[in-house]
Amino acid sequence: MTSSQIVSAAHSEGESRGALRGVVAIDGPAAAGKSTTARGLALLSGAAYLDTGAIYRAVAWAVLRDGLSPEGGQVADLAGRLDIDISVDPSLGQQVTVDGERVEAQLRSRQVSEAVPSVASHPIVREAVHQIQRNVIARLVASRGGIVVEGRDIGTVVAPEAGLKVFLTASDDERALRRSRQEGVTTWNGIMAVRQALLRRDTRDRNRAVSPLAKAPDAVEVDTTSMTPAEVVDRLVSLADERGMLRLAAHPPVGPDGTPDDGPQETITSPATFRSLFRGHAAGVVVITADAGSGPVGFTATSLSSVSLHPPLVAFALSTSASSWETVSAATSVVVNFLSADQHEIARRFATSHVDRFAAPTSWSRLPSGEPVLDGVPAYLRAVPESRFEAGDHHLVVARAVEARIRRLHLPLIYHAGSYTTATTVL
Ligand SMILES: Nc1ncnc2c1ncn2[C@@H]1O[C@H](COP(=O)(O)OP(=O)(O)O)[C@@H](O)[C@H]1O
Ligand SMILES: Nc1ccn([C@H]2C[C@H](O)[C@@H](COP(=O)(O)OP(=O)(O)O)O2)c(=O)n1
Repeated sequence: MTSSQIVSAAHSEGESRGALRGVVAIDGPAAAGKSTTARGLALLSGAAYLDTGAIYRAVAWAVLRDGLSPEGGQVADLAGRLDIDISVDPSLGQQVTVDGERVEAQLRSRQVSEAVPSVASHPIVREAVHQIQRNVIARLVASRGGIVVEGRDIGTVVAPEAGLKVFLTASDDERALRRSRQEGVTTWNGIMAVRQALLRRDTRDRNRAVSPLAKAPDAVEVDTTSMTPAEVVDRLVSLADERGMLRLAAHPPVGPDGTPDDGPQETITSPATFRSLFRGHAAGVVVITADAGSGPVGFTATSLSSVSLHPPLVAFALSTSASSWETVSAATSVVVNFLSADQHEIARRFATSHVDRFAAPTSWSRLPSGEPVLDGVPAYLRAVPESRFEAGDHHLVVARAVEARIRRLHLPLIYHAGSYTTATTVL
């Protein structure tokens, strides 16, 4: 297993940095809310997110695939040979591959859950997985600024230098109920069986010889029994902020003239402050396409806004230096392609200069009225530009909506804190 494989899926290094600086380690027993909280915090702060339990689960899945005994010595040999890949982008949902096979849907099966504590207690397996985790953490802190890592031994063994360590707990009953709800178990006997399995796994995790589940002495314990997921994330945001780990875009530590952020209201004098302000403002992402007779053009925009309902008007802005401007300034109509959360590659492509944005893998077609439209977008709007203004270093276009098509419900692609993300029900 190599760390480069782990980070390869769905996350390219060198991507812009989020608001979190450093490592947040979240440990705790099963169903305390570690994944939910870690993912929520990472989404909110533009950080990467590593679910270390999924790596142990992936090893356990391979052990079962090969018909090995989870307790047997062959497990250590197998772990060294496995090719495991896990996504670290919180906006994408989990993607895990083992030897090229996508397995995330199988990682929470009863069999894997039963096998994983034994697999995770092999010292050689842990050593291999620890090394991978440390490499991933170092690389993501370098490229993205921050990472939220959750597991059982992150604050104690994997990242003892983490800037914030949290030990999440919840009562046994609450955890049993949460896991039951998650697994769709509704009967009393079923819930009792889930509770028993969960406590059995906790006991094994706490009592194993090598890096057992334990609270680091300097970890903050957060009992989530009566907290909503949003409250837990809020609490972690406060803890990270208290430790100076958050560069909250909307609240730069000092203004352009050195005034503290809780000082008097400031006049914006620096582009950095202006940019910083808008890094903290979440915006939906669209691709605007047009053709004025010389071929299709398109660009990614976060500036789309609905301006008027009667008549239906939208507005968007385009840089004066944009290659698409010539076409957009001459086009009699444009198409606003709304993007869903999984279409961040399209957003990136239509924001990249000097490439043929319409060449493969872009898939597109033309509306009966002739405008280019991207295939697979969940919704689009055809609009006729009515006014074009010069506005500083941008052109502002106001266009009348003439035709809309909603193909499917979707989670929107959102740009926030320099990263693509999406709306989540967690928060
Ligand atoms: N604070 C909370 N209140 C209610 N349910 C929660 C809370 N946090 C998480 N959950 C739910 O409990 C289940 C287990 O949470 P999860 O984050 O997977 O826990 P862990 O990663 O610690 O095993 C999930 O279905 C999740 O939606
Ligand atoms: N850092 C870690 C993470 C998980 N493990 C082990 C212990 C757990 O029983 C399994 C599965 O972890 P996972 O976080 O997926 O489990 P839960 O979601 O809490 O049920 O892996 C570990 O030993 N060390």
